[in-house]
Amino acid sequence: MNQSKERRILNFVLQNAVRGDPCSVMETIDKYCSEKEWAMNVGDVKGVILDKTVEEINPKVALELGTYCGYSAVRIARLLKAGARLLTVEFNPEFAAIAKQMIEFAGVQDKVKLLEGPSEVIIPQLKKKYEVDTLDFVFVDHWKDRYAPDTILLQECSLLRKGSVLLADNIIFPGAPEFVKYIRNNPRFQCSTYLSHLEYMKVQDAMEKAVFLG
Ligand SMILES: O=C(NCc1cccc(CNc2ccc3[nH]ncc3c2)c1)c1cc(-c2ccc(F)cc2)cc(O)c1O
Ligand SMILES: [Mg+2]
Repeated sequence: MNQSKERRILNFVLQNAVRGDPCSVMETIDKYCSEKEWAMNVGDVKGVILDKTVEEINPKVALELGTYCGYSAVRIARLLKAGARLLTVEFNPEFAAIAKQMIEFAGVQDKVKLLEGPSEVIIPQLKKKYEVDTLDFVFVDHWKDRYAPDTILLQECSLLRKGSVLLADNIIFPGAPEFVKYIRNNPRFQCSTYLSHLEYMKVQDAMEKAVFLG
């Protein structure tokens, strides 16, 4: 049975990156995906916007929707302070298995909890099952038609507090028009758009930062 692209990315990391070194894992994934096979990691260009947002917030509890191969989970977790944690949600079992190994190889497994299942099932479980009070930061990077409903669900589950920050990937390409319409017209969110480029391509993309006003 021939390997998946995600398995090839993981193998390239296992053979070429430095175990326990998150930066080495990120650089190795970026090298593979820019030189050999494109993949939908947030990447090194938009990754800097992600880094700056995480450093500015210094979250104690962060949520990621859409783990994929674990690139952004490693990217976020490497910046978390002692005692802080990232919960990352992945619906695709093959992706989750790859991401688990990627996160462990990078040495950030103590900061990351990978939750397998769809966001609409996991989000309502966060308070009771995963002992979350409120979320300081949410990186939104899963199915683009889930961005708006899951932002509503996070509010319905009282998981956002005054100052909680959402950062959404792919606002231009592939785009998340319902989310943009919802969030920019919502008085309970203060929005800003960060123009950038699609991972590993010269195509324009953007990230939307939305601060919940309570
Ligand atoms: O679509 C995208 N990503 C989402 C995605 C996509 C597929 C599978 C999953 C499975 N994971 C999953 C699903 C549902 C879920 N519910 N809760 C958790 C959860 C997790 C997730 C995407 C596409 C492009 C892109 C594609 C093509 C192109 F030409 C240019 C650009 C670039 C990106 O940066 C992207 O992020
Ligand atoms: Mg994305």
